[in-house]
Amino acid sequence: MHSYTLLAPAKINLYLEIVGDRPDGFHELVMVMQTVALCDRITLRPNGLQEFRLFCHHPLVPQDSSNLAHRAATLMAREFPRIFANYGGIDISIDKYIPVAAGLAGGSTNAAAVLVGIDLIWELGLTRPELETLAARLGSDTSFCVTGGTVICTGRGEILDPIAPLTGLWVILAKYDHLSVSTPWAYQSYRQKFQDTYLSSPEEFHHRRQQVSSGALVQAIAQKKPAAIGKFIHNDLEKVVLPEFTLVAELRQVLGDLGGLGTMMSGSGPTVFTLCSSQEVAETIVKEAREILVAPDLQFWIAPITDTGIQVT
Ligand SMILES: C[C@](O)(CO)[C@H](O)COP(=O)(O)OP(=O)(O)OC[C@H]1O[C@@H](n2ccc(N)nc2=O)[C@H](O)[C@@H]1O
Ligand SMILES: Nc1ncnc2c1ncn2[C@@H]1O[C@H](COP(=O)(O)OP(=O)(O)OP(=O)(O)O)[C@@H](O)[C@H]1O
Repeated sequence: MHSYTLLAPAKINLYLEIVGDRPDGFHELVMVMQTVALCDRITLRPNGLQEFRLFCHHPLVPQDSSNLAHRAATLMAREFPRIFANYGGIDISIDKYIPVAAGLAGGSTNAAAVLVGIDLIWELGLTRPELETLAARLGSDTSFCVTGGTVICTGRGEILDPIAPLTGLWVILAKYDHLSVSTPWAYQSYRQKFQDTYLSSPEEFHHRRQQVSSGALVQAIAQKKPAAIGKFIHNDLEKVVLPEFTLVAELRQVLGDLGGLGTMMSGSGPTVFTLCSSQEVAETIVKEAREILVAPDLQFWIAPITDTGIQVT
């Protein structure tokens, strides 16, 4: 049996609109998700035991069965009990490069990589849609992470409509090390504040989804117009996160004022991203931002936008 090393990339939300409440307690969303080439490295080694073991040295990442990557492995064992009994367990090692609890789907992409990797090790031959369906049982962002690229994500986030890939752009990611935002808190706060604006029927959800699919951002992506893409990015969760986390609001303002194509918070934050036309532009903006915002724990990453999802190396 082979060992595999996989690269699991982060995501940003180019568009996130909260459309309404769902019977399952989650929110109905219309999003445009985008893969970014900032990757965690996941190594999977068959261990000959009847258990999964997880190794990760990051202080904020759990090493037990609550880790999303471990949960992904357990899900596979439950789905394929006989194959698990034959092939045995796996040691999962995670080298973390994606900031944790940052709105970049770090845990979700690790889980997606484990699904893809176990499919290979156990020679299951699962299709992409089968892997996406399994992934949806682990979280709302996980199905997207299996595939990656540029995708309209609706429902809870798990219904995927890939669109023309967005390539040639770069992104700055900026995050204060000491700040993290709880995703449930962000959605609950949004519900408390904006529930009266929610659409309520599946027909209304469908109509809104169609509008976004043919709307300004998706057209700008299809026509490869970077300035328009930057203009039409949007995130409803900013309305609750930015007033509460003033450092994030300030960071967003400073980065936005320094140029780039557009600046926005990713997901439930607190990472702020700026789309840039080139690596050089991104480097200049980061240099200037560092001069304005003198904070030892403010970190920047520069990475290309990519259409490559999980990679097996
Ligand atoms: C903010 C985003 O990252 C944007 O891509 C996602 O919507 C969140 O995705 P995720 O972290 O995979 O979220 P999950 O682990 O499925 O859910 C975490 C919590 O977020 C809230 N949640 C999430 C997704 C959704 N469509 N509606 C919600 O209300 C729920 O309170 C849920 O308990
Ligand atoms: N493999 C993992 N990598 C990172 N965090 C994990 C992992 N497994 C569990 N966690 C826990 O999940 C929480 C959220 O971390 P994660 O990095 O996935 O957040 P996020 O980027 O905000 O996710 P999303 O954008 O999907 O909402 C953290 O508090 C962390 O302890």
